[in-house]
Order: sequence, then C-alpha cells, then structure tokens
Amino acid sequence: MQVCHEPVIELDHVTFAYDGEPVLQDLNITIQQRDFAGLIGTNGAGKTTMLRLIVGLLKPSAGEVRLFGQPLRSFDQWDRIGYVPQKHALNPQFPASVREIVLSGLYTRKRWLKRLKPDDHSKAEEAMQALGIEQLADKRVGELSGGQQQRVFLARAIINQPELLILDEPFTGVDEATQQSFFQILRHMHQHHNMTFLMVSHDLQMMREYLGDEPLRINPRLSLYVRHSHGQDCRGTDIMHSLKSLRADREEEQTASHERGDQRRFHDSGEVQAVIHAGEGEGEM
Ligand SMILES: Nc1ncnc2c1ncn2[C@@H]1O[C@H](COP(=O)(O)OP(=O)(O)OP(=O)(O)O)[C@@H](O)[C@H]1O
Repeated sequence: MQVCHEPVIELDHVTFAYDGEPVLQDLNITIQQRDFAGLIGTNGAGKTTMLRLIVGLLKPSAGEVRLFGQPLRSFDQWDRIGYVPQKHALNPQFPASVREIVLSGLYTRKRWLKRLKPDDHSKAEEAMQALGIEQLADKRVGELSGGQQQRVFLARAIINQPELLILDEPFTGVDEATQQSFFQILRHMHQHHNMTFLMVSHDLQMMREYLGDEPLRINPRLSLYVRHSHGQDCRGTDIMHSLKSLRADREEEQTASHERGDQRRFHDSGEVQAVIHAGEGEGEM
C-alpha cells in the first residue's frame, strides 16, 4: 500500500540574514505529506521570515529550500500551495471586495497576468460558500470583523484546492469561539483530506491539544510541533464539497442546540412557574 509521507517542505542548512543581521542559522527541517506542523517561537525569532523563505518571497543567504522535492529556484507549481499571511499584512483601506480577494487566490505566479476563466467565478463562489461568507461577497474586506477576514483569506488560500496550506498566526485578534470554529475547519481538512499544514501560532494550548507536547527544538527560540496523519489514501479529495458538508453539519448542530436551548428555557420557565404556583399554594394554606 502506498504511504503518503513524501517530503513536502525541506529546509536544508538554511541560513538567512537581513542586511547582514542574522535571523535564522543552519536550519534543517522536513515536513512530510499529511503532517500538521505548528511553529512556535518568541517575538522576532524569525517565524514569518521562515514562512517567507518557504513561499519564495525571500531567498536564503545559504542552504536550500525544496518544495515537493523540487529546489525552490525551479519550482513553479504554486497552485499546490495556499498561503494565509499575517492579519496585519492587510491594509484596511484596501478597496477590494471579498469576492475580489478570494478570486485573487487564483492569480498564482504562473498565471497572474492571464485573464480569469469563466469557471473561476464559480470556484470563488464555491470557496465562499464552503466557509460561510457568500453573503459578504460584495463587502469591502476592511469593513469586516477579524473572524470574517480570517475566513476570507482562508477561502482565498483554498480556492485552488492546495495540497499544502501555510498559515501565519491565523488566530491573532479573534475571539475564543471564532478561533475554535476556525481551528475545527483546519482539523477537518487535515483529517479528511490529503493536506499538509504549516501554521505559526502563539496559541500554545491549542497547539499542544492537537499536536502533542513534544516539540522539536529548532533552535533556542523556535520549536516545531508536528502531528502525523495516519491515512494512507494519497489521492486528493474535493475540499469544497467536504467543507460544505461540514458547514451543513455545523448548522444542523447549531439549530439542534438552539432548539435544545429553547426547550430548556421553556422547561426552566415551567420550573419557575411551578415554584411560583407552589409558593402561591403555600401562601394560601
Ligand atoms: N524587512 C526586514 N528588514 C530588516 N529586518 C527585518 C525585516 N523583517 C523582519 N526583520 C527582523 O528579523 C527578525 C525576525 O522577524 P520575523 O518577523 O520573522 O519574526 P517573528 O518570529 O515572525 O516575530 P513575531 O512573533 O513578532 O511576529 C526580527 O528581529 C525583525 O526585526
């Protein structure tokens, strides 16, 4: 049986410096197919720099980065990768609509000058529906809440149905419940699809709960938590279809819990009535 554990990201003796100021030194890391890797580190340790090296926005001063086994300098399959940048990378005044932001996920380096194809719009609709943001399609992204923006950038990152998803601090500035539901989507994609994740987060508790508490120490300031997925089916699956069914399940669950809540409230008010009646009864005695 085929085992899906080919290397997806390899850092081979990677060193990087900004203007002679060293940030990362001699990093050796391998992330394999279906891994969920969480990168934790102190402020300024070089987490964003590492992600930018991996997606080719920066070049190492020494060493080599490989994606899907290919050296980055010859790698051109960018639609296999989705990238969710740090939230404050967004200028709130940027006049793009949600739909435009999601569509821009299709402009990979290979085809950013090409015209949109007719089915590109339906891909964007599908990605928005999968993440429950289709009602926001015409809103300006700067007008949205932090949690809604997070979904917009996730929809943008998954529009090409990528095999590797890279996320830079997706939980910054969003409330606990929104974080949990966003993480549920990520876990679902990890458990049900042949996808690999690399995520930077400061949420140590969430990392430990899902990724275990024995991180790999990359250097004194950076640690990598990794959870392997044991599925052996290497075929890609239809993420959109599956996320839509996740959404439907969640909506059904919410309706059910709402109904349970209503019944409970009804029940409570019944109890209160009974106490009042009992009191009245006592009073009459
Ligand atoms: N464009 C740049 N030019 C010069 N130095 C930079 C640049 N970007 C980052 N640095 C420096 O490189 C170091 C690593 O920055 P980086 O943003 O990768 O850290 P980080 O671990 O992601 O931090 P944080 O947790 O605060 O987001 C810091 O000392 C930072 O000041």
